Amino acid sequence: MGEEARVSPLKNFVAGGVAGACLLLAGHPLDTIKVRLQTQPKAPCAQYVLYRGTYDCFRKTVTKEGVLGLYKGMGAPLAGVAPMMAISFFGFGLGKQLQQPDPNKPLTHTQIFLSGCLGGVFTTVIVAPGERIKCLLQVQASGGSSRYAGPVDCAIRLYKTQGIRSVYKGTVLTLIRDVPSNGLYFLTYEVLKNFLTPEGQSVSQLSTPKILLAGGIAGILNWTIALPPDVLKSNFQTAPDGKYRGVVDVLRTLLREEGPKSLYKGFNAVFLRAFPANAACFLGFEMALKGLNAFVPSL
Ligand SMILES: CC(=O)O[C@H](CC(=O)[O-])C[N+](C)(C)C
Repeated sequence: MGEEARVSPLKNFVAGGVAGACLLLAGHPLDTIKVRLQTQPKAPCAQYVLYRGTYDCFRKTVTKEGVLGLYKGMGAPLAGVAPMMAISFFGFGLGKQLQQPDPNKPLTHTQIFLSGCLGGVFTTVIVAPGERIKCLLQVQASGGSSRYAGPVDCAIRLYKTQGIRSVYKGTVLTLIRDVPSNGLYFLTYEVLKNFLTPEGQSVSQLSTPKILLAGGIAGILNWTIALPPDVLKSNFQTAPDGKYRGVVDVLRTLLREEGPKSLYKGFNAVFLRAFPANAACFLGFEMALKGLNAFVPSL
C-alpha cells in the first residue's frame, strides 16, 4: 500500500494543527459576531435591540472597537484551535485505523461517522474550557465592561474563585455539540472527496477547488446540527452563576423566552463563516499531509 493510502493518526495530528490555524484565521471575525448575536440580552422592544443582525453587529463592532475588535478573544482559540483540530484529526485517524484491520478494505459510512465522533470525544477535554474562556471574553466587550484582562487572566480567575468545575462549565453541551457534528463533518468530507474524484484517479490527487468545495460543504453540514447546542452552550457558559440549573433548564428558558427560532441565533454569521473557514481548514490539512508524505513518509 502507498504511503498516501495508509492512515497515520500522527500525520493527521500534525496536519490537523495546520488545518486549525487556517480555520481560525479565516473564521474568527465571524465567530465573534456569532457569539455576540447569540448572547445579546433580550430587548424589551425592537428599538432597544443591541444588534439588529449580522451586518449591524459587524458595523457596530468595527466602528466602536476597530477591525481588531473582530479578533477579540482570539488568544484562547489561537492556543486552542490548532491543538483542537490536531486532536480531532488524530481521533478521526485513530478511529479509522482501529476499525480497518485490513487497509485494502474500505470503511463503511457508519465507520467513518464513528471515527469522526471519536475525534469529538477527544477534543472536548480542551474545547470545553477553551469555549468557556473565549465566549466570556467575546461577550464582555459587547457588554461594555472588561472584567477579564485576557484568556490567562480569565482562566486563573475562574479557577481561583470556583475551581476546575467553573473552568469546565458547559462540558456536557460541548459533547452534545461536538460528537455528532464531528462525525457528520468527516463523513461529508470523505463522501464528497470520493464523489468528486474522477474515475481511475486517486483521492489524493483531488484539485484545490474540489478540496475547498468538499471542506466548505462539510463545514456547513456540521453546523446545521451543531448550532442549536452551540446556542445553548454559549448562553450557559456566559450566564451568571446560578442562572441555569442545567442543560435542560437553558433549553426550556430559551424556548419560553425567545421561542424555537432562538436555537438558530447567529445563523447568518455561522453559515457565512462555515464555508470559507472549513474550506481553508481542509485545504491546510491536505497540503500539510502532502508535505508530510513527501518529507517524513514514515511518521
Ligand atoms: C462545531 C465546530 O466547532 O466545528 C468545527 C469547525 C468550525 O467551523 O469551527 C469542526 N469540528 C467539528 C471538527 C470541531
